[in-house]
Amino acid sequence: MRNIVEIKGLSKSYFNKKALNNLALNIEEGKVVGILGPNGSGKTTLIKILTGILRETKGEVLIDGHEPGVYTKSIVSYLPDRNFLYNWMTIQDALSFYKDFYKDFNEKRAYELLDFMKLKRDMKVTSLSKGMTEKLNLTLVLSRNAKLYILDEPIAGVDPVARDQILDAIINNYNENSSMIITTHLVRDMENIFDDVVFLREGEVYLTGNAETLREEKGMQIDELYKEIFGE
Ligand SMILES: Nc1ncnc2c1ncn2[C@@H]1O[C@H](COP(=O)(O)OP(=O)(O)OP(=O)(O)O)[C@@H](O)[C@H]1O
Repeated sequence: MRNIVEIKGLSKSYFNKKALNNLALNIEEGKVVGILGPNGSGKTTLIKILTGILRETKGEVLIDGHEPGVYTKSIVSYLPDRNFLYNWMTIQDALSFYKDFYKDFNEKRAYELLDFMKLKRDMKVTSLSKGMTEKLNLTLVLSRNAKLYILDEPIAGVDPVARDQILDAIINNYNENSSMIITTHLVRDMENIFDDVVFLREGEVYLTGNAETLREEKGMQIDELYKEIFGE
């Protein structure tokens, strides 16, 4: 199978702190991949390099055969780990903003997702709770017809009901022609949607593989394996 992401010898340092250390990773097209690791393991740094926000210190990163840049930004739909909307916006404004900005925005899908998330178009962005904001951000990100979706901690800080809704929205809107990278440390809630998992420890890939194969080989859930590796 073709790789949508190819990473070789990737290192990133912040001054003298090494956040990623000679990391190698391939991500196959059509897969949902969980990047798992505790705080400080390098997840966000890796995502920021993939999305072109940060430059690597060393190594090679290819997305659909291209280095992060104008082309890759046009095929990657990215959910950052914090809110990215302006305070003056209503939900409708946010949708229009996204539609103007991205050629691949599917307005029909966006309205269907809003209904599913029980969000109303005339709501002000500032009036939304944390969970509602996360649902809106995810609606926008999933409404693009992207080749690669990158979701950084999509369910952090939201209640269990919102969490389930967000997971359902991810599963229902995922199509086999695209790929998805999701970072999380809430492994138990998310493990069932992953095809493959990558355990990141101190900026290195500690273990990676097909989630089902790992469950069989290790005789435990990915969540239990996570606790064993990271001692949480
Ligand atoms: N701007 C920065 N300046 C200095 N050090 C940084 C910076 N950003 C991250 N780091 C360090 O790099 C390491 C990896 O951080 P990163 O944010 O990538 O981890 P993470 O796995 O996303 O963590 P979390 O789950 O807490 O978001 C950490 O040790 C962190 O302290």
